[in-house]
Amino acid sequence: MWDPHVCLRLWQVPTWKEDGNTNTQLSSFPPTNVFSFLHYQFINPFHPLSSSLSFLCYIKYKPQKGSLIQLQFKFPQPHFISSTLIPRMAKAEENVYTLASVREDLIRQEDTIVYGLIERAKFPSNSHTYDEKYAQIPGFYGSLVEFVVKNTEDVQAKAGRYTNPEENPFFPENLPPSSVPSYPFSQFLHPGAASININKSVWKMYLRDLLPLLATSGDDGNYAQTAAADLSLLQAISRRIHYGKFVAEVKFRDAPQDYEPLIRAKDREGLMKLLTFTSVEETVRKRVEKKATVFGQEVSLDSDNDGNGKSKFDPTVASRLYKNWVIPLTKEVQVEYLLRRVD
Ligand SMILES: C=C(O[C@@H]1C=C(C(=O)O)C=C[C@H]1O)C(=O)O
Repeated sequence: MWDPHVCLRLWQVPTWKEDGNTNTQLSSFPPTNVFSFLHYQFINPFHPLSSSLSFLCYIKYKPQKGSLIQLQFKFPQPHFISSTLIPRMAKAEENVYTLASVREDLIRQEDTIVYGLIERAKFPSNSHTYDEKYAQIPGFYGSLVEFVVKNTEDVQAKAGRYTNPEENPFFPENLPPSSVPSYPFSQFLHPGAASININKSVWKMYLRDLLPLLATSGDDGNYAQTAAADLSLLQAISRRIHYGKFVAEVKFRDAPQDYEPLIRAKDREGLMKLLTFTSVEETVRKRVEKKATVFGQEVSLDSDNDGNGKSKFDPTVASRLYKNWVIPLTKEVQVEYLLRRVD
């Protein structure tokens, strides 16, 4: 059933609020023998992009790419919305995601995280960055890092960042919708994926556990630059952890017969066991530490002095970050995703 030929995405469908519910009224689809409406689906009403609701409409037959379809709404006044059909990614394209390819992507993401660690380690702890009482920004209650992250996410949401299913905001509440033309990102994930966002745990872990390991104590006054480094690193870690959705989908497709009974039984422990590959985790930790050692070393043109024993940060912080938090949280995302997979 979940394999329509095309989908029609409408962002900002007109809605109204009643009794705390968001409503919309679709009065008709154009009577045509080409388009046959299968069902529509709210995509994550809590999603930051939905200042109003969004729809995915599935069309049964294969209309021409780019055909125009009109939907009629009764609210706020009778009117039509037109949209061109966006073809779903072709099957061949969807299969770009394999266990090997998602693992390759995770390996590339390690580079971004290690560079992020190096950039943040450039600054001392700069505790004022995290102090709600310090910032005192008119019209904003919160720390400087919150201010930078919230406002950057606001701008990036308008620029379309969160229309990519690989991206998850830290402050999804009240984010504006994208203002740019939409891109037909692959519909590889099950729609339940959109409701998974564990950035609250990522944020807590970052401030409470990672920063004390990474930053030397001290204050150099570069609070805005520190917050900017935090933002890049937080986004890289979040992206990596939420990539677990893609890993889980690939694993499910490779062995639905193994996953389905556990999902139906809501057996978290069983799922965790099934999706875990301890030898892969071991390799990941070792490789990350090696990358941290190599990327963090001083480089000089005099090859005798290369490395010089000096490092921009302690490389074991990178492997500890992965062992204690990144890998466990990625697996948590996988379990959460799988539990929604057969809804
Ligand atoms: C991501 C995967 O799932 C699990 C999590 C891993 C990780 O976060 O690096 C590694 C192996 C698995 O235990 C995977 O199988 O590649």
